[in-house]
Amino acid sequence: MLEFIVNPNSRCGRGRKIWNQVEQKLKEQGVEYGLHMTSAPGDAEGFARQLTGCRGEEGRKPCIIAVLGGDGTLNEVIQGLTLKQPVTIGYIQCGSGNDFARGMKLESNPMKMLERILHPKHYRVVDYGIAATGLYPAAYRRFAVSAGIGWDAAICHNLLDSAAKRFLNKVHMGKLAYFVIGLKQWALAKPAQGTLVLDGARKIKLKNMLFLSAHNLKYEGGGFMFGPKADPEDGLLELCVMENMSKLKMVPAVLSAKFGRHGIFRGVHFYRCREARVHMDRPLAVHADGESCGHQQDFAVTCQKKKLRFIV
Ligand SMILES: Nc1ncnc2c1ncn2[C@@H]1O[C@H](COP(=O)(O)OP(=O)(O)OP(=O)(O)O)[C@@H](O)[C@H]1O
Repeated sequence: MLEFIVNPNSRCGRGRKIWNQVEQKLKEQGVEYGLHMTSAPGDAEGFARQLTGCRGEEGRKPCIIAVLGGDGTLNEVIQGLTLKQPVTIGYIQCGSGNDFARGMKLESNPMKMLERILHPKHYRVVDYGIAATGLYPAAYRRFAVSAGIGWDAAICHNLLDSAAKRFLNKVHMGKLAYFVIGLKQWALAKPAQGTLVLDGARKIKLKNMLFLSAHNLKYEGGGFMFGPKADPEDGLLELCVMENMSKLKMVPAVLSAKFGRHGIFRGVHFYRCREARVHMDRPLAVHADGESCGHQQDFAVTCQKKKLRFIV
């Protein structure tokens, strides 16, 4: 059975428009499907948990979960999967950032992507990350794209309740929201001190760190290639750290990440690892796939190898 999880409010209502077209096509083709329409944050996670639970909803075992929404909705679905049975995910992008679809090079036309979901030919089995925050007990959040601490996470927190994002999405200028809020959070950003431990073995001092992001896929922030070598099939995360540089210098460094060229700036460091632990001298914003994980002093990421099967 094909089960759809749909966020009608993605990109200020674009989700509903695309769903209407998808539904029409499904009816025309006589496809049997289930529909789970979200009405609030957290719903998509609950639906995914129900659909993949031990007994499933009334014992049903879905073959394919098709997600229609943005990166936030997809993240909720991944967070909700019990992974007790094999599950295949089809994803129709309709968010404002779309970093998952960009990183996976998915078809951007919703109707063409629907065709692929209805008649799958190619699959990719990919890794996902887990972000752990706090200490005893830690809270866990899966991520498909990236998780981070510092400036990039502060932008995500701000975007989640931003009237500017809602307005700009309505006038089809959603990308500008990332720029405007990025600039505001840049002005507010204060460097912090901390330590980073890679795979339990290599200890690195973080001096005047502005942000650290851990990537399963290359892009975040609506197309910034902060993890240019991230590969979702290698069982590793690529970490990008910006530290020990003036805030003024941070501007060209971030802008050049659009082309994955930020590595040329002194103060930009990359690491590849299975697991990383960060301890900061004060709480900083933390995100996983753009979803808020609060403000934290302790933040850890691990990579779970080849666990999610996607239709591509
Ligand atoms: N029906 C709903 N109404 C309001 N918010 C919802 C609803 N369903 C899901 N959400 C929440 O909306 C947030 C954003 O949704 P989504 O990611 O689909 O779209 P977006 O923000 O436009 O795209 P992107 O994440 O790519 O920027 C998610 O964090 C999700 O928890």
